[in-house]
Amino acid sequence: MPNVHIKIINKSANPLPAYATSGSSGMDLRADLPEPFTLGSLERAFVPTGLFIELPEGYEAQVRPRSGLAIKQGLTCLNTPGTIDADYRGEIKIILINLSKEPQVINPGDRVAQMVIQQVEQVTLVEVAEIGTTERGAGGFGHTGHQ
Ligand SMILES: O=c1ccn([C@H]2C[C@H](O)[C@@H](COP(=O)(O)OP(=O)(O)OP(=O)(O)O)O2)c(=O)[nH]1
Ligand SMILES: [Mg+2]
Repeated sequence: MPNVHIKIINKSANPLPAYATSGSSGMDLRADLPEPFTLGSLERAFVPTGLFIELPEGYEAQVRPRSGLAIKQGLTCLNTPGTIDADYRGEIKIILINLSKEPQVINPGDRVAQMVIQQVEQVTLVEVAEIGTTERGAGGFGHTGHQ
Protein backbone atom coordinates (compact mmCIF):
# COMPACT_ATOMS: atom_id res chain seq x y z
CA MET A 1 0.00 0.00 0.00
CA PRO A 2 1.75 3.24 -1.05
CA ASN A 3 1.98 6.17 1.35
CA VAL A 4 0.32 9.40 0.25
CA HIS A 5 0.99 12.73 1.95
CA ILE A 6 -2.13 14.56 3.12
CA LYS A 7 -2.55 17.86 4.95
CA ILE A 8 -5.73 18.60 6.86
CA ILE A 9 -6.95 22.06 7.79
CA ASN A 10 -9.34 21.28 10.51
CA LYS A 11 -12.25 23.65 10.86
CA SER A 12 -14.62 20.90 12.03
CA ALA A 13 -12.26 18.61 13.96
CA ASN A 14 -12.73 15.99 11.27
CA PRO A 15 -10.52 12.91 11.42
CA LEU A 16 -8.39 11.90 8.44
CA PRO A 17 -10.34 9.96 5.82
CA ALA A 18 -10.05 6.22 6.21
CA TYR A 19 -11.25 3.04 4.54
CA ALA A 20 -14.37 1.96 6.45
CA THR A 21 -13.72 -1.75 5.85
CA SER A 22 -10.72 -3.77 4.68
CA GLY A 23 -12.28 -4.09 1.23
CA SER A 24 -13.51 -0.54 0.73
CA SER A 25 -12.56 1.10 -2.57
CA GLY A 26 -13.00 4.60 -1.23
CA MET A 27 -12.46 6.67 1.90
CA ASP A 28 -15.39 8.82 2.91
CA LEU A 29 -14.88 12.57 2.70
CA ARG A 30 -16.37 14.76 5.43
CA ALA A 31 -17.74 18.27 5.02
CA ASP A 32 -15.35 20.76 6.64
CA LEU A 33 -17.90 23.40 7.57
CA PRO A 34 -18.09 25.96 10.39
CA GLU A 35 -21.87 25.47 10.63
CA PRO A 36 -24.67 23.54 8.93
CA PHE A 37 -25.80 24.73 5.56
CA THR A 38 -28.87 24.03 3.51
CA LEU A 39 -28.79 23.06 -0.13
CA GLY A 40 -32.11 23.91 -1.78
CA SER A 41 -33.75 21.72 -4.40
CA LEU A 42 -31.60 21.63 -7.56
CA GLU A 43 -28.99 23.86 -5.95
CA ARG A 44 -25.29 23.04 -6.18
CA ALA A 45 -22.41 24.15 -4.00
CA PHE A 46 -18.77 23.57 -3.24
CA VAL A 47 -18.39 21.58 -0.04
CA PRO A 48 -14.88 22.08 1.41
CA THR A 49 -13.08 19.08 2.87
CA GLY A 50 -10.08 20.82 4.48
CA LEU A 51 -7.89 18.23 2.74
CA PHE A 52 -4.80 18.85 0.63
CA ILE A 53 -3.22 15.80 -0.95
CA GLU A 54 0.15 15.10 -2.58
CA LEU A 55 -0.53 12.25 -4.95
CA PRO A 56 2.44 10.38 -6.39
CA GLU A 57 2.94 10.71 -10.14
CA GLY A 58 0.87 8.07 -11.94
CA TYR A 59 -2.02 8.25 -9.45
CA GLU A 60 -5.32 10.11 -9.42
CA ALA A 61 -8.08 10.51 -6.91
CA GLN A 62 -11.73 10.32 -7.85
CA VAL A 63 -14.42 12.07 -5.84
CA ARG A 64 -17.54 9.96 -6.08
CA PRO A 65 -21.04 10.14 -4.57
CA ARG A 66 -22.24 7.91 -1.73
CA SER A 67 -25.16 5.72 -2.72
CA GLY A 68 -26.96 6.13 0.62
CA LEU A 69 -27.12 9.89 0.30
CA ALA A 70 -28.18 9.59 -3.32
CA ILE A 71 -31.15 7.29 -2.64
CA LYS A 72 -32.22 8.82 0.70
CA GLN A 73 -31.64 12.54 0.08
CA GLY A 74 -31.04 12.98 -3.65
CA LEU A 75 -27.55 14.31 -2.90
CA THR A 76 -24.87 13.50 -5.44
CA CYS A 77 -21.70 14.89 -6.95
CA LEU A 78 -22.54 16.98 -9.98
CA ASN A 79 -19.30 16.18 -11.82
CA THR A 80 -19.03 12.55 -10.80
CA PRO A 81 -16.46 11.16 -10.80
CA GLY A 82 -14.58 14.31 -9.84
CA THR A 83 -10.96 14.17 -10.90
CA ILE A 84 -8.12 15.13 -8.56
CA ASP A 85 -5.00 15.42 -10.69
CA ALA A 86 -1.68 14.16 -9.30
CA ASP A 87 -0.23 17.68 -9.55
CA TYR A 88 -3.17 19.45 -7.82
CA ARG A 89 -2.18 21.06 -4.53
CA GLY A 90 -5.34 23.00 -3.73
CA GLU A 91 -8.08 21.94 -1.34
CA ILE A 92 -10.14 18.93 -2.38
CA LYS A 93 -13.68 20.21 -2.83
CA ILE A 94 -16.88 18.33 -3.44
CA ILE A 95 -19.37 19.74 -5.93
CA LEU A 96 -22.62 18.60 -4.36
CA ILE A 97 -26.05 18.93 -5.96
CA ASN A 98 -29.44 18.35 -4.39
CA LEU A 99 -31.57 16.51 -6.94
CA SER A 100 -34.45 16.04 -4.49
CA LYS A 101 -37.51 18.25 -4.28
CA GLU A 102 -36.79 19.25 -0.67
CA PRO A 103 -33.98 21.32 0.86
CA GLN A 104 -31.22 19.14 2.36
CA VAL A 105 -29.10 20.10 5.36
CA ILE A 106 -25.36 19.34 5.33
CA ASN A 107 -23.82 19.28 8.82
CA PRO A 108 -20.16 19.78 9.70
CA GLY A 109 -18.43 16.39 9.58
CA ASP A 110 -21.07 14.73 7.41
CA ARG A 111 -19.59 12.14 5.06
CA VAL A 112 -20.87 13.55 1.79
CA ALA A 113 -18.70 11.78 -0.79
CA GLN A 114 -15.92 9.21 -1.11
CA MET A 115 -12.46 9.34 -2.58
CA VAL A 116 -10.98 6.52 -4.62
CA ILE A 117 -7.24 6.66 -5.28
CA GLN A 118 -5.96 4.66 -8.19
CA GLN A 119 -3.20 4.41 -10.73
CA VAL A 120 -3.74 6.11 -14.03
CA GLU A 121 -1.66 6.07 -17.19
CA GLN A 122 -0.88 8.82 -19.60
CA VAL A 123 -0.50 7.76 -23.23
CA THR A 124 1.01 9.20 -26.36
CA LEU A 125 -1.56 9.75 -29.09
CA VAL A 126 -0.30 8.66 -32.50
CA GLU A 127 -2.31 9.98 -35.42
CA VAL A 128 -3.11 7.41 -38.14
CA ALA A 129 -5.27 7.46 -41.29
CA GLU A 130 -7.33 4.37 -40.33
CA ILE A 131 -8.03 2.68 -37.00
CA GLY A 132 -8.39 -1.11 -36.56
CA THR A 133 -11.75 -2.86 -37.04
CA THR A 134 -13.74 -4.85 -34.40
CA GLU A 135 -16.89 -6.99 -34.21
CA ARG A 136 -18.73 -4.07 -32.57
CA GLY A 137 -17.53 -1.53 -35.06
CA ALA A 138 -19.43 1.75 -34.68
CA GLY A 139 -22.38 0.11 -32.87
CA GLY A 140 -23.13 1.62 -29.49
CA PHE A 141 -25.73 3.40 -27.41
CA GLY A 142 -27.85 0.27 -26.95
CA HIS A 143 -27.33 -1.46 -30.31
CA THR A 144 -26.86 -4.87 -28.60
CA GLY A 145 -30.42 -4.67 -27.21
CA HIS A 146 -31.93 -4.68 -23.72
CA GLN A 147 -31.97 -8.35 -22.64
O1 LIG B 1 -14.62 17.27 -7.68
C1 LIG B 1 -13.54 17.88 -7.86
C2 LIG B 1 -12.95 18.02 -9.12
C3 LIG B 1 -11.76 18.73 -9.22
N1 LIG B 1 -11.17 19.26 -8.12
C4 LIG B 1 -9.89 19.95 -8.23
C5 LIG B 1 -8.73 18.95 -8.37
C6 LIG B 1 -8.46 18.91 -9.83
O2 LIG B 1 -7.11 18.54 -10.09
C7 LIG B 1 -8.79 20.33 -10.25
C8 LIG B 1 -9.22 20.46 -11.68
O3 LIG B 1 -10.33 19.63 -11.89
P1 LIG B 1 -10.88 19.37 -13.38
O4 LIG B 1 -9.77 19.03 -14.30
O5 LIG B 1 -12.02 18.41 -13.26
O6 LIG B 1 -11.51 20.80 -13.71
P2 LIG B 1 -11.29 21.76 -14.95
O7 LIG B 1 -12.55 22.49 -15.12
O8 LIG B 1 -10.75 20.99 -16.13
O9 LIG B 1 -10.21 22.74 -14.34
P3 LIG B 1 -8.66 22.89 -14.75
O10 LIG B 1 -8.66 23.70 -16.01
O11 LIG B 1 -8.06 23.59 -13.56
O12 LIG B 1 -8.08 21.51 -14.94
O13 LIG B 1 -9.86 20.74 -9.40
C9 LIG B 1 -11.74 19.10 -6.86
O14 LIG B 1 -11.22 19.55 -5.84
N2 LIG B 1 -12.93 18.42 -6.76
MG1 LIG C 1 -8.90 19.89 -16.04
